[in-house]
This record gives sequence, C-alpha cells and structure tokens, in this order.
Amino acid sequence: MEPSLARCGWRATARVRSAPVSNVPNPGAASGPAPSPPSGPGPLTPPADAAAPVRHPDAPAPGEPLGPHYEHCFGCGEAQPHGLRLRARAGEGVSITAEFTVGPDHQGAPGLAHGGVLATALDETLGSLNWLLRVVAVTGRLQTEFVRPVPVGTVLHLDARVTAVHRRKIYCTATGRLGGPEGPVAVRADALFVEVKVDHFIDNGRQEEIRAAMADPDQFRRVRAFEVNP
Ligand SMILES: CCCCCCCCCCCCCCCC(=O)SCCNC(=O)CCNC(=O)[C@H](O)C(C)(C)COP(=O)(O)OP(=O)(O)OC[C@H]1O[C@@H](n2cnc3c(N)ncnc32)[C@H](O)[C@@H]1OP(=O)(O)O
Repeated sequence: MEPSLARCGWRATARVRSAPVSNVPNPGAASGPAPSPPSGPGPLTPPADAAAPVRHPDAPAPGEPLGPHYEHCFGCGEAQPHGLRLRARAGEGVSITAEFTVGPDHQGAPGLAHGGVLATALDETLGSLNWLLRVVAVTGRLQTEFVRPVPVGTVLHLDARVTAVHRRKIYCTATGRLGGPEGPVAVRADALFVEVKVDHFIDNGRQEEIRAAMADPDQFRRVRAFEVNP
C-alpha cells in the first residue's frame, strides 16, 4: 500500500461486513416462498409491433454538430460552468456520436468520474437522438451499466442510436468508450424516451426560466417546429 494512504488510516484489507441473509431481520417480509424473478420482456424491450426508426428528412447531415439544445442544460449548455458541455454530432441513420471531457468538477472518488455524471452523459447523448427524429421527448427510463472506471482527464467517446419506435415511445441504446471511438467500453445504457409536447416544459418548469426561454425566439420557434413534425 502507498505509505501516504496507510498514514490516512486506509486498509487495503477492508471488506464490507455481511451476514447470512437468513439472519437479516426483515419484519415487513411476508412469509411463504420468495418471489420469483421477473420473467418476459422488460420495459426497455420494444414490443413486437414496434417500428424501425426513421430519420427525419430535415435532420442535420451526418457529421454536423448539433449544438446545445438549451444554454443552461447541465449536459450540453455553454452557460453551465460545471456542466458536461457534451458535444454531439449527427451520425448515419438515427445515430449520434458525442464527446465529453471528464473534468475535476465531475469527480465522485478522487480522480474518477462520478457514476451519476456518467449517467448524465449517456442521458444527454440519448436525448440528442430525438433531434434526428425531430420530436421532443424526455427520458422515462434509463438503465446504466458501469464497466470500467473513468479517470479525470479522459475524453469519453459516446455513440447512441434509436433501436425502435412504438407510438410515443422511443427505444434507444448508448455506449461510452475511453480515449477514442474504438477505445475500451466504460459505460453503456438502454433507455426509453417518451414523446411530449412543448407544454410539458411550459406547464412544469419554473416560470422564471420558462419566460426567459420563451423570450428567445430562436429556441422557441425551433422546438415548436418539432411539434408539427411529419
Ligand atoms: C419554452 C420551452 C422550451 C423547451 C425546450 C425543450 C428542449 C428539449 C429538452 C429535452 C431535454 C432532454 C434532456 C435529456 C433527457 C432528460 O433528462 S429529460 C428529464 C428527465 N425526465 C423527466 O423529467 C420525465 C418525467 N416523467 C414524465 O414527465 C412522465 O412520466 C412522461 C415520461 C412524460 C410520461 O408521462 P405521460 O405523457 O403521461 O405518458 P403516458 O401517456 O402515461 O405513457 C405513454 C407511453 O409511454 C409509456 N411510459 C411512460 N413512462 C414510462 C416509463 N417510465 N417506463 C416505461 N414506459 C413508460 C406508457 O406505458 C405508455 O405506453 P403505451 O401505452 O403507448 O404502450
């Protein structure tokens, strides 16, 4: 062990204490057989009659940067000093690539990205896919897998694609790799987005920010245009 860590009282041999499951008190548990694990397709599996995603004819061309969807967005906004400032580009079909540089503001453990920040990077990349479908949608479910630790200073290379669409539901998947588009996989996510009207934000957002966003004619016109999407 590093002498400096030993001085801090860290013990490399420390283990989480555990007890046999049968000894753990659980007064609320019902008696009888344990419930069986869920079977069948989960909520992130598209139903059999789901359709393949269709790239909108007005979607940005492959390679074109998407730009932030909102300047105060924690994922992509320029006005968030500690945000991720994730940069996304349109890919082929209904796919996106993006980069996120992990900074000191994004740590969980010393020198490592916080898992919630990595989930945000995945969520933001997946959310950007809706710009290619030209719909407004929000995350309903996000299932993340953390495969490798991500050190501060790493450029996380993300790619995401829509796998299926069913009514208002958009099924999608994303991967984040260390150091380059072919680097080792560090994080993965599967998600379900649900299409909403702009009123979702107007009705639910704090009025101060909504008023400011509506006063920005470019932002408002662009988002409203998505609602008349064919
Ligand atoms: C001036 C303004 C400018 C605005 C400019 C905006 C710019 C554009 C910003 C985009 C931003 C992106 C940023 C990154 C992405 C986020 O991080 S988004 C933020 C995090 N997500 C949220 O806050 C969402 C919170 N949840 C909700 O608001 C509601 O639960 C939802 C998701 C809208 C769904 O509610 P709902 O519309 O009542 O949906 P409902 O009719 O019940 O369900 C529709 C279908 O979806 C299914 N469904 C719904 N929820 C779920 C779920 N959680 N799990 C599984 N299935 C579900 C239902 O089963 C149903 O399926 P079908 O019956 O069609 O088979």
